Amino acid sequence: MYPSLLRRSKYLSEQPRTRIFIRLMGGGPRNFPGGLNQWQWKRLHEKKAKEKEQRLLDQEKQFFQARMRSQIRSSLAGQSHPNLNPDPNKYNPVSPKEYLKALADRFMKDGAEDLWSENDGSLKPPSDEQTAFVGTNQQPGSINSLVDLRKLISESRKVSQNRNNGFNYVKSRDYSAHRDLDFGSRGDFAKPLARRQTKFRRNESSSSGDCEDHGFVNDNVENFVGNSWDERGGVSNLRNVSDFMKNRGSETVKQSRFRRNESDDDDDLEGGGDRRGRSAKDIGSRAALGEYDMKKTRRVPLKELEKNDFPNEVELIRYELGRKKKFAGNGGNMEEEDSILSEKRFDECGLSPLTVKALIAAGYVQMTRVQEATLSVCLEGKDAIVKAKTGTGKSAAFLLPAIEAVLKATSSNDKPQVPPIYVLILCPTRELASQIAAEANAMLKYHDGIGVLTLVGGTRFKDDQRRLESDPYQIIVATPGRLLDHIENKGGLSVHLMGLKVLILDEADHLLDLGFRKDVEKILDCLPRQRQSLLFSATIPKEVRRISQLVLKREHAFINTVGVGCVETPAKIKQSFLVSPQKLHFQVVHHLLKEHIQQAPDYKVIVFCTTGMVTSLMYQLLREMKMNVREMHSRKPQLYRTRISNEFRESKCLILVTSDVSARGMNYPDVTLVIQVGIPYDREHYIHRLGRTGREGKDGKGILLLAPWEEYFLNELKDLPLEKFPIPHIDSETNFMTEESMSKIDSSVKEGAYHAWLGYYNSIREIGRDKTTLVELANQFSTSIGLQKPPSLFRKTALKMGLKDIPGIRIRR
Ligand SMILES: Nc1ncnc2c1ncn2[C@@H]1O[C@H](COP(=O)(O)OP(=O)(O)OP(=O)(O)O)[C@@H](O)[C@H]1O
Repeated sequence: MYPSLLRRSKYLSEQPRTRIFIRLMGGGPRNFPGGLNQWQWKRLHEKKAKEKEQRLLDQEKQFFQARMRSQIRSSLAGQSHPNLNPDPNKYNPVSPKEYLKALADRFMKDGAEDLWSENDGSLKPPSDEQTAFVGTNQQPGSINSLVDLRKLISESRKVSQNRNNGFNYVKSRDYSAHRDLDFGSRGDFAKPLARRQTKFRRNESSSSGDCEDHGFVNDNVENFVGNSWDERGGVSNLRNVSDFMKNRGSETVKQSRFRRNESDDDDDLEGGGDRRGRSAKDIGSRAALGEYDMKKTRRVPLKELEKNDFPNEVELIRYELGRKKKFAGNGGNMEEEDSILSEKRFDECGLSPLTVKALIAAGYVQMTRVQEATLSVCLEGKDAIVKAKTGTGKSAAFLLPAIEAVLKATSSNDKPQVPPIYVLILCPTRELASQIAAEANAMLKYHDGIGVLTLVGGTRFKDDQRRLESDPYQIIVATPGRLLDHIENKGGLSVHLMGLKVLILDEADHLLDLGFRKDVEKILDCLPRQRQSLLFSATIPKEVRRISQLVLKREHAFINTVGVGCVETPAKIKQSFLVSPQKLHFQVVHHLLKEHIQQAPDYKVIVFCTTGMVTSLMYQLLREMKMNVREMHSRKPQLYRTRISNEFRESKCLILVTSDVSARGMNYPDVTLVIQVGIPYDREHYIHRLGRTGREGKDGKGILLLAPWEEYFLNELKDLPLEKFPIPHIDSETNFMTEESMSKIDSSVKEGAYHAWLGYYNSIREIGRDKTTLVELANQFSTSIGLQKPPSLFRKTALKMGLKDIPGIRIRR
C-alpha cells in the first residue's frame, strides 16, 4: 500500500515554513498547502497514489495484451521468419526486455485474475457449442465469444506448474482456452489487419508491426523461452488456429488476404456472401486476436449509438426545412442570414451523442464560427486564448469541451474518495454565472449525474456549503470573490479542486484586470498545475495577452476569429454618437427612447449609465416620466437582480437602466437599442456594452451620448463605424416634464449620484482634465439634477480622491 504517512513526514521535513509552524503549534501542522488540514492532505495523497497504481496496472495490461497479439501474429505468420524459432515446441516470440517480461508475468501470479475487470475481457466460460467448434472444425460462423481471460490465466499457471514438474503439457493436456478465441464474423474489421498480415508475409525480414508499436522486438527469442505460459499457452492456442486453417482446406487458405500474391481469387472473400470463405479470412484477421485487439472498442460506438435516434433526425430535417423557407423569403441569401454560423454541424465533431441530442433540443444544429475554430483545439486538451465578437456563441465554445472533459474523467475507472470538481468557470458577475450555469445544464439535459453549481456573492454562504457537502458537483461556475471566500474558509473546496481538469476564464481580459487580478491569482495558487486553461473574451488587449501567461501554459493556442485589423464590433449593429450639453442628457435620453419606441413596436432597450447611483437616478426619472423601465446595478439585493434579469430576458417592450454589471456576457435576446450615457470606462467597455444588441448576427442599434468635453473618447473608437447624429430638438413640454419629474426624486439619490459621478470621472486617468475643471464639471452635473448646491464630501474621502483643497469641493463638518 502507498506509504502516505511516510510521504507526509518527508514532505514536512522538506518544507521550512511548515516546520516553523509545527514548532509554534506544538502538535503538528494545522495547515497544508491549499488550506487543507492534515487528514485532507493525507486523503489527497492516498487518492493520488491509488490513481498512480491504477495507471501502472493499465499499462501492464497493455503490455500483456500486446504480447498476446504479438504471439498470435507471429504464429500465424508461420515459421519462416528468421526471428522466430523454427522448433514448434519452442514457442515464439518475443520480448528481449526483462522488465517487459516481468510486467507481463505479473498476470501469471496467484490472484492475478482479480487484476482484470469485465472491461478487459469476458470472464464468462464458453458455451458448449463454442467449445465444440475448434475441436471438431465445425462451421465457425456462429463463434464470436470473447477470450476467457480468467481461465486463460489460471490454465496457464497450471501449465507452468506442470512444466516445472517435467510434464510435456502441450501434447497431453486438454487445453480449452483456445476454444474461446474470437473467430467472430465481423468481416468489416478484417481488411486492414489482413493487409498488415500481407505486408508481414511479403517482407519476411521485418518484425511484426504491432510488436514494434508496443516496444517488443522479435529478436533474441531464446531469451524469452522459459517464460512458461505465455509461450506455451499462447502458441498452443495458435497451433489450433493454424490447424484449423489447414483443415479448412487449401482452397480457402489460398483465398486468404495475406496470400493475395499467390492467388487472384479475392472476390469471394471481399463479397462476404460465403461464410466459409469469410471465416477463413477472419482467422487471419483481428478476429483471431480475440479480445487482445484493442482497436475494437475504439471503432464501434459513436455511429452505432446515433443510428436510431429518430427524434434527432426529425429535428434536423425540420431545421433544414425551416432554414430553406427563411432563405426563400430572403432572396436566397444564406450567407447574409447565417453569418455567425459555420458550415459544420455539432454531430460531425466528435461530441458525445447525448450532448449533440441536447444541443439539437436547444436549437443548436450548426456550429458558430468561433465554435468551429476552437472546438477541436479545446477537445485536444490544449490551452487556448480565444477572441471572438460579442454574441457569437463563445459560451457554448467553452462549455462543450468542458462537458467532454467531465465525461472523460467520470468514465475512467478511478473512484476518488473526495468527489472532484473537474471544471471551474470564472466570470465577473453573478448574473453571468447563472446564465452560464443554465446553458451548461441545457447541454447536460441527457447526461445524468453531472452537477453544475454556481458560487456567487449575494447568496447565503452556508447554503453554498450545504450544497457542496450534500451533492457532488463536477462543474462550478463562480465569481472570483465568492470562490475565494470558500477556498479561504477551509470548507474543503480546495480538496475538491485538486482533481480539476479544466479552468475557464470567461471575460478573461476583465478577470485579469486590476480589479480582479489579485483574487484570480490567489485562486490559481490553489489549483493543480496539470490542467487545461481556456480564456475567452470579445476583447483581448495586448497587455492582457501578456498577463494571460499567468494562467496559460507556454504552448497555448491563440484563436482570433475577429481577424487582425478587422472591426471588433458586429457588422449588423448601427453605431452612432451624439454630443449634447451635459444638462440636457436626461431629456435627450427620454427623446431617444420615445423615438425608438415609435419605430420599433417590439422594442427592448438597455440604457447604460456610468455608476450604480447614476443608474438609480436615471431609472427613477424615467419611471416618473411614465416609461416602462427596470433598474439593475450592484447596489440592488441579489434576489432583486435575479428577478429583473429574468424578467428582462423574457420580455419585450421594456427598458433596462443599468450599470456595467450588465455590460459583459449577458445574453438578453433581441435587444433593439443600446444607449450609453457618458463615456464608458474604456474602449473595451464600449464594445461589450454595445454587444448586448445585434447578437447571433441579428440587427441592432447603439447610441453613445457624450457631453462636449467627453468627445476626446471618440479617438479610442476611431476604427469603429460610428456615425454622428445631430442633437435632437427637445420641445418645451419635455423640458418641463423632465424638471418636474426630477424635482420628485429624493435628494439622497441625487447626492449619491453626484458623489458617484465625481468618483467615476476622477478615476479615469485618460480624462485629460485637471482636478479643478473636473470639480467644475461635477458641480454643473449637480445643478442639472436639481441640487441647490454641490453635496459635501467627507474629509477622508476628499483626501483619498486628491480633491481636498480643490476649489468647489465642500468638506463635511
Ligand atoms: N451553434 C449555435 N447555434 C445557434 N445559436 C447559438 C449557437 N451557439 C450559440 N448560440 C446562441 O447565440 C447567442 C449568443 O451566445 P453567447 O452568449 O455564448 O455569446 P458570446 O460570444 O459569449 O457573447 P459575449 O461576448 O457577449 O459574452 C445565445 O443566444 C446562444 O444561445
